[in-house]
Amino acid sequence: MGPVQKRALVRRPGPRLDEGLLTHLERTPVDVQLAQRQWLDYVEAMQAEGWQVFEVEPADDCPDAVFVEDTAVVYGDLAVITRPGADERKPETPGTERALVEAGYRIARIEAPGALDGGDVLKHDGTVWVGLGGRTNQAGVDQLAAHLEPLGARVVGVPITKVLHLKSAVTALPDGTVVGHEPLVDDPSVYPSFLPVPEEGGAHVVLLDADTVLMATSAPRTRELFEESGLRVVAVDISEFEKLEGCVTCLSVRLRG
Ligand SMILES: NC(=O)NCCC[C@H](N)C(=O)O
Repeated sequence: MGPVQKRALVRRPGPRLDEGLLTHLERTPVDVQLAQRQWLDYVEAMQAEGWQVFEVEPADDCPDAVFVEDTAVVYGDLAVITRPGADERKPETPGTERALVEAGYRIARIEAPGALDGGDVLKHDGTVWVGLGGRTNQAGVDQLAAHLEPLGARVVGVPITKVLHLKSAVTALPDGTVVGHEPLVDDPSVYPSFLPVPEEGGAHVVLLDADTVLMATSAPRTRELFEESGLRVVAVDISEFEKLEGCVTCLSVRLRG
């Protein structure tokens, strides 16, 4: 077997980024130029770790388009194009679909009345947890299950009330340990193995390889905790995206295979 291919989709932030949707945070001014630099640093950090990064065509009329993860869920050779829960974000999906066709994926789609955001979907080792109650509804979960179960996945709906997306509350380390900042996690007992982390931003990791995670510089204490446990950490400053309820996970769609 050759090396695992590491490819990722990203989407450049547009000029209207500062108009992005807010649900749980108060609006504070976003420095769009700084955001553009932070986005380039994020892309460079992935490239430096051996990822090939592809750009989805810009969607400059959509302020939240940079959060490209919300527009698709990939599993095996299938890409499920989402139907974002916020109407403002629905026009973001056709560009992502074109990029995933180009990347060689089979395409399925979440259809009305289903709604689902990729940020609600946490995958690990055949289990797919889906946050329910924010941007994603039960019909969205059922449709995702119908698409992924034939591929061997087990899809589990997880009610969320405290955060925008499931992955705003929890993500998984390479060994499957689910990490979350407890005040924002509705029910840690859902996960077979749960590790509380001391900072909100510490709950968000992107797996770069079997022992490396990408995370935000906003969670230095969690970074130490991870490093003490033997993980390698790559940290990037994404302050301008955090002001819009974004995190490291939502800035890319990772394609492995
Ligand atoms: N997956 C994610 O965490 N996406 C962040 C989306 C933030 C954006 N302002 C939104 O409300 O849709």
